[in-house]
Amino acid sequence: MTLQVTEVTLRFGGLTVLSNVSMNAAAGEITALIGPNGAGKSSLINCVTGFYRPQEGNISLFGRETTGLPAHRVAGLGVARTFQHIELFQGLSVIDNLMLGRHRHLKGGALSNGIFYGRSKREELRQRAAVEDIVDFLDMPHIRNTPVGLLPYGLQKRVDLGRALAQEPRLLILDEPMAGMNVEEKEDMARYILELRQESAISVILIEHDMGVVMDISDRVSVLDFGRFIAQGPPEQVRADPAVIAAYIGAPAEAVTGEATGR
Ligand SMILES: Nc1ncnc2c1ncn2[C@@H]1O[C@H](COP(=O)(O)OP(=O)(O)OP(=O)(O)O)[C@@H](O)[C@H]1O
Repeated sequence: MTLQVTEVTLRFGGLTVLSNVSMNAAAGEITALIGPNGAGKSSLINCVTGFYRPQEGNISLFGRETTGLPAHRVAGLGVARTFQHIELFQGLSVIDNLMLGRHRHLKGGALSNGIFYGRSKREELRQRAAVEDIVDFLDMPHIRNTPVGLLPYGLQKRVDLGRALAQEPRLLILDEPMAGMNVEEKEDMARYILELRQESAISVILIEHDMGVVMDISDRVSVLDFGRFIAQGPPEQVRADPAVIAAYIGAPAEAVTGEATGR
């Protein structure tokens, strides 16, 4: 099992944000994490990635207990994420942003690289080749040298996916990867996520408000509401769950049935 969350409770002062939640994400699958605004999705991800420490419960990644491990140690185990708000170096090119994403894979410090110049040159070429593969995979050769800040928003989200992939994660957490995208950009993003699952052993956790996309591409869906899981299972089962439909009352009916593409 890639991720196992067991009976996690998270409080901020008197506010209980997560209440005794348990969920799994299986290796090589796309697990969607959905729920109304404020349900606790980001908080749960912050617990998994080591940004928050839950007061109760356990978290394990790749079969290893990680509860309370700091964020950089969790990342070092092979967990990468994209953020709701893009966190890229706007003045740097696409390639350079992806190269920075690979820092975990760089061997040797500045001193040893200075002494062993040939070795460090070979190492850089190896890193560049890995980044070029990602640029090709995400159909970005034409923008490889463009400063990220000059790119339209949808392409910046794609670069952000590339930055996360450059870390060669075993678990990739995507926080609203399609927010603010048009239909065509969403279709492209969905295709990349599906291809990742087909072509690599990577596990994906997808937080996304677009129910059409979620129901289309996920293997399993977990639904949070007010800090509790109200349903977990395959998309077709979750979509028909009365508790899920009730939680989404106020949203358009098709938001749960999976026919909508807008938020
Ligand atoms: N650091 C914090 N301090 C205090 N309260 C917090 C903190 N982080 C999250 N919360 C609260 O936890 C609750 C859940 O928020 P969270 O961002 O996890 O929900 P969400 O499901 O990700 O929502 P959205 O879909 O809007 O991103 C909210 O009431 C939020 O105000």
